[in-house]
Amino acid sequence: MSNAIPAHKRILLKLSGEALMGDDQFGINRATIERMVAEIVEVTKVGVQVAVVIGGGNIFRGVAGGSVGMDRATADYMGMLATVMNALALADAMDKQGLTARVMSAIGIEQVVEPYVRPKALQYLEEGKVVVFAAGTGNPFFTTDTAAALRGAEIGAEVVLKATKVDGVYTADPVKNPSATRYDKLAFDEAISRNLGIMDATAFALCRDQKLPIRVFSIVKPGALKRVVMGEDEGTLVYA
Ligand SMILES: Nc1ncnc2c1ncn2[C@@H]1O[C@H](COP(=O)(O)OP(=O)(O)O)[C@@H](O)[C@H]1O
Ligand SMILES: O=c1ccn([C@@H]2O[C@H](COP(=O)(O)OP(=O)(O)O)[C@@H](O)[C@H]2O)c(=O)[nH]1
Repeated sequence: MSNAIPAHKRILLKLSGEALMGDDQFGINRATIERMVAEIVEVTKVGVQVAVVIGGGNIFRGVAGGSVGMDRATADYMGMLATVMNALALADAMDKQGLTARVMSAIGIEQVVEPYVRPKALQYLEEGKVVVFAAGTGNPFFTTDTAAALRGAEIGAEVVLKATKVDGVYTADPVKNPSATRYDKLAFDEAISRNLGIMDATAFALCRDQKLPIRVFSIVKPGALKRVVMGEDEGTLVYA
């Protein structure tokens, strides 16, 4: 373990499903997932306990199914199953890089992964294992961002780290509006009232009420996760 002291002891890292695609159009890009895991390894080396919530948008999104006429709740269950696939791929990549990973699912699927049991998750974290939370909140009409807020609060994480394709929260979606500018930090109330689309309002509201800060940072930028964990200036802090 290095001598540097991290800014956080326990983190909840939210990885979007799309982040796993890399430059592919769909699915899981091997090189991308390996690079992400290598960054997680660096963070565990300084003694930080890491829990991950993984998205599913690279495989299936409930809203997309809903928009083509599928029952929305059914489509959302498909989306949750997509996150289980990503969680398995992520845990496999973690094992290959020497981490011990445990996948816990919010929906019962015992032959595949163990169910989410809070005390068990806490035990794994204390033991230095990386816990990957799959199947979101286990409920349709929610997102994995909300699952990140929920699990982050449950496990007593000091911060939710949202790793995404953009390097922070902008005044408007920077993909659609190139003149948008990035915030260094902003309050939850402002993020909600300005309808800044980086996370859904349910996730923001839960973190606000629990006084659980969120840091939004780039998944594409090498070393950004380590910098965030070491308390260096990176991305945007959303605070209560
Ligand atoms: N105000 C904003 N600031 C930053 N990003 C924003 C904002 N509004 C919308 N976005 C979009 O939110 C996305 C980040 O969310 P993420 O969960 O990683 O993606 P998705 O929900 O598409 O999987 C970015 O790709 C960005 O285009
Ligand atoms: O608690 C949850 C979390 C996820 N989902 C479904 O799973 C899909 C994938 O999750 P998300 O879109 O949050 O993934 P990401 O954007 O991070 O890739 C969502 O579209 C929903 O259909 C859900 O129904 N309930």
